[in-house]
Amino acid sequence: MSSVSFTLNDGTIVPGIGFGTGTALFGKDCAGQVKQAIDAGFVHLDGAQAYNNEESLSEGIKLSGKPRSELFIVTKLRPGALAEHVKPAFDASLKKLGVDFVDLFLVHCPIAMKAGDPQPDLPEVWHEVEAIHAQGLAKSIGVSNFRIPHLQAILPTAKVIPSVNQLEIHPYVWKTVEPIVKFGVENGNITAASYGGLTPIVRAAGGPLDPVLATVAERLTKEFGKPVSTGQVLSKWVLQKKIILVTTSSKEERLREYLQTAELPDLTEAEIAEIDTVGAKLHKRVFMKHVFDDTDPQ
Ligand SMILES: NC(=O)C1=CN([C@@H]2O[C@H](COP(=O)(O)OP(=O)(O)OC[C@H]3O[C@@H](n4cnc5c(N)ncnc54)[C@H](O)[C@@H]3O)[C@@H](O)[C@H]2O)C=CC1
Ligand SMILES: O=CCc1c[nH]c2ccccc12
Repeated sequence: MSSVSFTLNDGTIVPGIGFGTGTALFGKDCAGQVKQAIDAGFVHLDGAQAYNNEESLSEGIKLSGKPRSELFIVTKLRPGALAEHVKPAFDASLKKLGVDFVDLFLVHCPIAMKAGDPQPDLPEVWHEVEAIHAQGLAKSIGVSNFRIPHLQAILPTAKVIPSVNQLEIHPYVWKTVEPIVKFGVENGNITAASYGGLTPIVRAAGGPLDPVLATVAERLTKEFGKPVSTGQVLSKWVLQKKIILVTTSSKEERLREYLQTAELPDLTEAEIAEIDTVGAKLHKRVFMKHVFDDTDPQ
């Protein structure tokens, strides 16, 4: 089990490293991989209506034999859903997931995926999500891919402040995402969650961070007495910023490596600062470009 956890603004304790069922598992039967992740020690499972695999997420949980009470199950409202869609879509998720509540329900995306589609009214959507929370059907509620204006749209009328904002977070977007994370912390202690955290080694290898990550991994390897990978350095970078890490893998060895991150010695402040500074030399966003690219530097 991941030994790192975070306390949300509603008092809920979240296992700090989550297993995701999107990206590579999008639209696929994820039962076997969910079981493998739970067997490896994951208890935080990140799903979404858009991933079109909530039934198999449920199947994986059943196969694992892990009691519901030991799991932290997340799902997300499908992008583009309007206020009137929230409750029926949420009820469908509960049914597919085979549970009577989720631990965290996120609004996946603040705007429609395609230009020309009707735009959700964010305060109205949020009120519907709050109603689900009030009924105890989602223990915590939050958002994903919300920039500052999207948070500003819902906060004035919110009865419940979002507990989480799940965002693409790694050093190659940190310069543009840090203000959103900071705004969340300062406006209701909204905890950030990172997806795409391994981008510098998985999707942007050859970038300016490569030698920095290698040097830090080498230092940690010596201190830890066992091999520490550059992926673990990135995961540690996320967790030390008090950000939840959502990652994924089909490989059992990598799953164990992710969870082991929590036990590694800390990066020094100087190492974190160097990763921030060198990371700022390259801008590489992979996901949700339609929400973010209008403000990002090129
Ligand atoms: N809210 C949102 O809009 C989004 C949420 N997500 C969530 O986050 C989860 C994780 O997303 P990712 O971005 O895929 O996570 P990630 O950036 O941690 O990448 C995971 C991938 O990296 C590979 N990998 C790990 N170490 C490696 C190494 N040393 N060399 C080569 N490959 C390596 C893994 O096998 C896996 O395919 C998703 O499954 C989903 O649940 C993902 C994207 C958007
Ligand atoms: O959650 C992010 C990744 C993702 C994969 N497929 C879809 C479909 C719609 C929104 C997001 C995603």
